[in-house]
Amino acid sequence: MKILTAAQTREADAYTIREEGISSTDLMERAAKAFTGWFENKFQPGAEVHIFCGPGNNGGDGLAVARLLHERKYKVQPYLVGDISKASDDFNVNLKRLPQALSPIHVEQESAIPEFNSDACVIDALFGTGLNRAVTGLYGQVIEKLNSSGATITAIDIPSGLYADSQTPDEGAVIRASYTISFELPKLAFLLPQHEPYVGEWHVVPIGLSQQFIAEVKSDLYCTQQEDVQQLLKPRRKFSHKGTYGHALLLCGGYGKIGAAVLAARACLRSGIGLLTVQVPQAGYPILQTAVPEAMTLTDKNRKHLSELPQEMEKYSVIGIGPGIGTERVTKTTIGQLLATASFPIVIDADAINLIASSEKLKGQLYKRKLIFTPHPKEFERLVGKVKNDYDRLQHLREFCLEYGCYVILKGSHTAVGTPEGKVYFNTTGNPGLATGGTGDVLTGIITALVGQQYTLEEACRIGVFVHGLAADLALQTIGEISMTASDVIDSLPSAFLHLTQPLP
Ligand SMILES: NC(=O)C1=CN([C@@H]2O[C@H](COP(=O)(O)OP(=O)(O)OC[C@H]3O[C@@H](n4cnc5c(N)ncnc54)[C@H](OP(=O)(O)O)[C@@H]3O)[C@@H](O)[C@H]2O)[C@@H](O)CC1
Ligand SMILES: Nc1ncnc2c1ncn2[C@@H]1O[C@H](COP(=O)(O)OP(=O)(O)O)[C@@H](O)[C@H]1O
Ligand SMILES: [K+]
Repeated sequence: MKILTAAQTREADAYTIREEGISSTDLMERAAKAFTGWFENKFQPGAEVHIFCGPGNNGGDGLAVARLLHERKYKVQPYLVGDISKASDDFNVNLKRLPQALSPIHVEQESAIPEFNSDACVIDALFGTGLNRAVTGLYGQVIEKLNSSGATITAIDIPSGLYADSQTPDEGAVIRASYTISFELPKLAFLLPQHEPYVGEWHVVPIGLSQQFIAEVKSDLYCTQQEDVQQLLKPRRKFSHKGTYGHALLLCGGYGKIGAAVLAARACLRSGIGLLTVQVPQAGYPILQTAVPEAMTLTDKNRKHLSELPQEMEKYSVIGIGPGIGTERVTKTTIGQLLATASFPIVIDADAINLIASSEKLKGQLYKRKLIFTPHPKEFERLVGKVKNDYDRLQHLREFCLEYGCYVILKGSHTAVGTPEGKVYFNTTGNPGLATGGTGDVLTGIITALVGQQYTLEEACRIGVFVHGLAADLALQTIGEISMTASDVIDSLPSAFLHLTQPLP
């Protein structure tokens, strides 16, 4: 699914109207019906619904929604906020269509807004994608009042005041919605952690925008969805054997963190790798052999740390390095040797990222290699320097991938996969149960397994983060967010792969 800018969304609206020969009022009606459909599933008829409409088409949506919810027996009160003498045509059409029983309140000062019952619903239809400056003055005061009202706010298309695809100015007021119902496609703003207080839980509802326009319009931003991953996953062939599915090497674990190697190894095996060798410091040998009998185990000459590469490096198809390895000088030297010799893809996580980030020499060895980095936001800042906000972080993500020709999996709630071509794929699975130690090690194991099976690096990144999040979503059903551990995510990997390869009817 592509992510469009606000300007592209307006073009998509206009294109659809032209190509389908419908009026913009018809498209607004579709949008209002789609919103109402979602609303009816969420809130019972009879509920008190206060709808705040601005002067543009977002306000027009609000008026159409007011009419539809009134027909469905909600207790609706529309509000017209500010100067509506220059309101859009479709706003005026829908104002005229309001049934007589719905008498709108004109809000010329914020004191015109009454106190709401504690179970009241507010629908925010002040501004949508036509927002063109920070919201201040009366509109700002209205937003602040609604935010502090205690009512449950549902935003139409986007929380008013929030810029859809660039940094919202600090001085602008922004609606804090519990739910945001967006038309046809999500907006970039929804995927960025800094907007969590505003966007709440978001959903996309289709309104029949031209699929041809969406397919042809240029955008480097995408959301990876289940259908995408199902199309990418390859079935195992009847006459295949373990050699068909790659031989992965994991260089993970250190004294006190052998568990990281165990987690990565188990996840790798549950993600379809043909053969797996894990090299751990000597202290890890009995642990690995007991905890992961399917993996072949090599030991480092060092008791506690990664200090050497194994013999016969050429037999591996992929390496995963980093979880639990620590930041000893000797480990840094070993990473330098790895970058100098390995010709196959490398998945670089955790302390391997930290060591590379701390050394210009190692950074200089990154060019023209097949590399996937899997940093969390702190590790990413060590690589690229301090970032100013989430948009700046995305910009750095693209620049880093372009400069080094590598892939970066920037982990978070909507993990972002950056590619050397400048594309960014946002993930749509996962939940806060993943916010616990070791789940990143699991991801390293999964990605390593997928690269080993000859998925392209881009495919491996997209499938890997999706499956990792899906496994956590499936674990959620029986374990919940609070008790979830990294091992639970591994235990749910089989269900996640089954879910994707044999979808339930
Ligand atoms: N196009 C279609 O067919 C469809 C569109 N749809 C819906 O329309 C929405 C987009 O509508 P839109 O383009 O009319 O813009 P919208 O967000 O309502 O705001 C524009 C108005 O706000 C004003 N204004 C802006 N910023 C301001 C500020 N900071 N402070 C104060 N005023 C400010 C601006 O005034 P001006 O800049 O002229 O002073 C103008 O009057 C979209 O999100 C979706 O909900 C759906 O129905 C599907 C079909
Ligand atoms: N709130 C959240 N929602 C969804 N996924 C999350 C959330 N918090 C963390 N994650 C995921 O959990 C993993 C954590 O990785 P990381 O921070 O490297 O953990 P560790 O180093 O302990 O293994 C990442 O894949 C990240 O995307
Ligand atoms: K809105």
